[in-house]
Parts: sequence; structure tokens; C-alpha cells
Amino acid sequence: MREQTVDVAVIGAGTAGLNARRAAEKAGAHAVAIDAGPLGTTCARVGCMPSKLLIAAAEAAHAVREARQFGVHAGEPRVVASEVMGRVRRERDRFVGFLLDEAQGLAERGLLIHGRARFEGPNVLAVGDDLRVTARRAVVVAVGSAPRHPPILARLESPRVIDSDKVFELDAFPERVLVIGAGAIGVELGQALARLGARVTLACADNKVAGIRDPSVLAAAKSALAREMTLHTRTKLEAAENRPDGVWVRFSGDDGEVFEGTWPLILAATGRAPRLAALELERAGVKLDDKGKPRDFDSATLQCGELPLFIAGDAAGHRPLLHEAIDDGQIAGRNAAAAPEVRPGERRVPLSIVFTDPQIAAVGRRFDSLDLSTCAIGQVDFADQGRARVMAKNHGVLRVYGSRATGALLGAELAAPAGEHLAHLLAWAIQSGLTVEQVLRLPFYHPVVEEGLRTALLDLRSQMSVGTGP
Ligand SMILES: Cc1cc2nc3c(=O)[nH]c(=O)nc-3n(C[C@H](O)[C@H](O)[C@H](O)COP(=O)(O)OP(=O)(O)OC[C@H]3O[C@@H](n4cnc5c(N)ncnc54)[C@H](O)[C@@H]3O)c2cc1C
Ligand SMILES: NC(=O)c1ccc[n+]([C@@H]2O[C@H](COP(=O)([O-])OP(=O)(O)OC[C@H]3O[C@@H](n4cnc5c(N)ncnc54)[C@H](O)[C@@H]3O)[C@@H](O)[C@H]2O)c1
Repeated sequence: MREQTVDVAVIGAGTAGLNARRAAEKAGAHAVAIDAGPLGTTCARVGCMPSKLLIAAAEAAHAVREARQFGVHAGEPRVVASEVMGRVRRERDRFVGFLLDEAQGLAERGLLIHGRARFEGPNVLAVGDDLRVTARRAVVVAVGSAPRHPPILARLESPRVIDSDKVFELDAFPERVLVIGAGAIGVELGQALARLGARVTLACADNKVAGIRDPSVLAAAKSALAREMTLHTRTKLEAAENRPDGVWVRFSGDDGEVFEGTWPLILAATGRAPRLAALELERAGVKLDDKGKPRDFDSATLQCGELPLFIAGDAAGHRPLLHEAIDDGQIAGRNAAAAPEVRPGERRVPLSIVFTDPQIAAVGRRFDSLDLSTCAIGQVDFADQGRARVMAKNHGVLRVYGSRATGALLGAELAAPAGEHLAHLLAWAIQSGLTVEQVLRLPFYHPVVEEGLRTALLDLRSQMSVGTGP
């Protein structure tokens, strides 16, 4: 067994791991990342980037179809799946290439070890069969997450059941596809496949779409998505089996409704789980709950109890988004280098954006955390919003939340045209501590989608007991 001693060992060279290693090094530690591969990060290989590339192709097809309402007749677009997927993979590979170059540079400097790591003790790792790495200061666990399939599908082992790890390898789009799950992955990929010509049925166990909790925004999101796919919510997968013509599945709803059918392709978008199981965290002294999650994890410092062990990115399971993986990595890396002197990391206002049309987003405080006796809600419906109508993108609702007493802007949920931009404006205003009144004093051009945001803010201000400006 070869032995290596470092200050900080980071398990995983994804986004969180690379950032953790860099932050630990910046804090003066000899920090090494260990990765079993494939390298290139989930975001670039099978996550954010290929999904947005597929959505971009889908938007192009949709724009051609929609052109007729402007009097521009292009006919039904001819979608050539091999060309669509060729561009998705070419561009994806370009993004991945930059990360592989970074990994190669680290490996050449002895700062990236190839191999699968597991714990032998709180700061001792076995890497593969022939290397033991001891971390003098701490270990950062940044192993990411993996798709989680319901047991009924997991047992089936059919090539006709795929998940987001496989979808970008398709070379043909099936005529019909069943998407199970209406989280970010299900709705983004479901709508994209529908726009690229598949007849999509989307089914999910709960009543949420893209994680939206505000009932008005949820209703708007559902009705916008239902224009392009058949949507079944509150319906649970009960049975599945392989048949000659595809995979047969049966769902049963909370209301007793049963639907079943056979699909040539099923996309399982049923959530992702942290890849912690194979790490043998118990050997590091980590106490796990019945779901295999560390009991004493501190989401502010990212430390597990008093152990010299930090968890960052999707592996921590609390904010499974790219910008949060970057922040987590920096917090965990810095704390690992300074352990046992740890401090809470600075966090940004929560922001999530789902790239459907309309885009679905949540910023700051969520609807279900509001005390409606002290908070007010302002709303705009984009059906009649000027710029949205001009572009024929007039679908969706935006709701902003504020404190009646202080006039502070607290949060928002939205399904809206240009939602990615509106969500950023709101996040920046909230993080800057602006009141509704102060935001309304900022410029709003005409005619822009942001005027819809102003309508919602005016509605919010009218219900507040402070700040009645111009
Ligand atoms: C389809 C899809 C679309 C997405 N779209 C978006 C989006 O638009 N915006 C957004 O913000 N987020 C998006 N996300 C989420 C985002 O991709 C993740 O939050 C982020 O990539 C997580 O980074 P990470 O560093 O935690 O994990 P990863 O990048 O997965 O890194 C984990 C690394 O650990 C390694 N590893 C695992 N186990 C071991 C072990 N035992 N030993 C050694 N190495 C190991 C792996 O090889 C991997 O390299 C999307 C995700 C998916 C799946
Ligand atoms: N734009 C983005 O930021 C973006 C895009 C894609 C993915 N992501 C990240 O990836 C993570 C995982 O996404 P996801 O959509 O897979 O997970 P999710 O947990 O958000 O959604 C899972 C869905 O699967 C359904 N489901 C689970 N088990 C089921 C069953 N047995 N029968 C029927 N339905 C079932 C749930 O009802 C839910 O709709 C997200 O939390 C997000 O952080 C982000």
C-alpha cells in the first residue's frame, strides 16, 4: 500500500471539489483532489450545459412553429435528431474540454489523484486498492449526486428507461415519451422533447411543478406546460414491465384515477441522491440517519459535527445547484484548511431558475414560509402585459412577497417570460436590502417585460403600511 500525506484531501473533482481544492490551497494548505471519473463535472457533462443546449434547439423549433401567428409561414420544422444531438454533444464536449484541461494541469502537478476514495478513519482515505491518503487537517466530501430511480423502475433494467445521464446520448427522438417526475429535470427535458417532436406525457407523484410552492404561480406553470404535454400530477408509479413494443406502466392517482400505457421510451426524472453510500462515512465517525444522511451536518460551516470532515455541493443535498456548489466548495475548502478554526460561510439570496417557457423561478423567501398576517403579496399576470403580448409570450404569473411593516422585499415565485432576468433583478434587490419603494424608484424602460415586475411591485406596495412614494 502506497502512503501519501496532504493537508486537505478533497473527494471529487466536480464543481464543488475543484473550488474546495482551490480555496484550501489559497488558504495555504497542500490540497489534493481525488476523483474516480469521469472527469469534466456533472454540470458540463450531463447537467446544466447539455440540457440548455437541447432546450436551445427546442426553442428554435418552437419559434419556427409559432412564427405563423406573426404572419410568417415557415411550415412545420423538420427536426433532424442526429443533427440536433450532434450540436448538443459538440458544444457539450467543448465545455467539458476546458474542465478536462484544468484536471490534466492538476494531475501533472500531483494535485489530482485518479481513483475511488472511501474512509478508513476520520482523516484517512483508501483510494482504490493500493493507496492510502492521510489528511493532516481535514477531508472535503464533494462527490456529487446521482439519479435516483423508484424501485419499480430500478428493478426493470430496461434500455428503454433512461435518465438525464443517458438522454444526451440519444440519436433519435421517439414519437412518444413518458417523463416521470416534474422537478427541474422533468419539465425542462419534457418540454424540450415535446418541442423537438415527441408526444410527451409527464407524470409526477406530488402536486409540484419545478418545485413551485405558490399556488397561483403553480397553476400558471402547469397550464403553460400543459399546452405542450399531457400532465398528470399526484400520481404514483405502481407497476412497470417490459413488453415487446415498449415499457408498460401503471400509475394511480390520489383521487383514485388510474392511467396506464406502453411507451417506447421512459425518461426517469425522479430526483437525485447524494453519492454518500459507498464512502463508508461511518468509519470516519459520522453518524447517519435512517436515510443515510449525516446527522450532525452544519449547513453554515459545512462541517460534520466536530469531525475534520466537510461536505460540499450536491453531496450535501441541501442546495443542489451549480452556483451553490461553487460557494459550498469555497466555504468547505477554506474551513478545511483552517480546521478546527471554522466559520460560517457567507451565503447569497436563494435563487433557482428552471429553463422552461415560461421560465419558472424562485427567489428569496418561499411562499410557504410567509406569515400572511405580516406579509403581503403583489401579483402580475403576463396574459395582458405589453411586451409579453408583443412577443406572443404572454403566459405566466409573477408574485412578489414583502413585509407590510418594513416595506422590505422578501422573495418571489414566478412563471414568466424572461423569468431568468426578472429573477436576477429580484435576487439582487433583495440581497442589497432594497425596500419595495426603493426598487420602484429605479428606472423601468418602456416597453419591457420588467414593467410587469413593476406592476407586481405597485400591487405589493398598495398593501403595505409604509412607503407610499410616487
Ligand atoms: C440534467 C441536469 C441539469 C441541471 N441544470 C442545472 C442548471 O441549469 N443550473 C444549475 O444551477 N444547476 C443545474 N444542475 C445541477 C448542477 O449540475 C449540480 O448542482 C452541480 O453540477 C453539482 O456539482 P458537484 O460538484 O456537487 O458534483 P459533481 O460535478 O457531480 O462532482 C462530483 C465528482 O465526484 C466524483 N466522485 C464521486 N464519488 C467518488 C468517490 N468515491 N471517489 C472519488 N471521486 C468520486 C465524481 O466522479 C465527480 O467528478 C443540473 C443537474 C442536472 C442533472
Ligand atoms: N435549471 C436548474 O437549475 C436545474 C435543472 C435540472 C436539474 N437541476 C437540479 O437537479 C436536481 C434533481 O432534479 P429532479 O427534477 O430529478 O428532482 P426533483 O426532486 O426536483 O423532482 C423529482 C420529481 O420526481 C417525482 N417522483 C419521484 N418519485 C416518483 C414516483 N415513484 N412516481 C412518480 N413521480 C415520482 C416527484 O414527484 C418530483 O416531481 C434538482 O433538485 C435541481 O437542483 C436544476
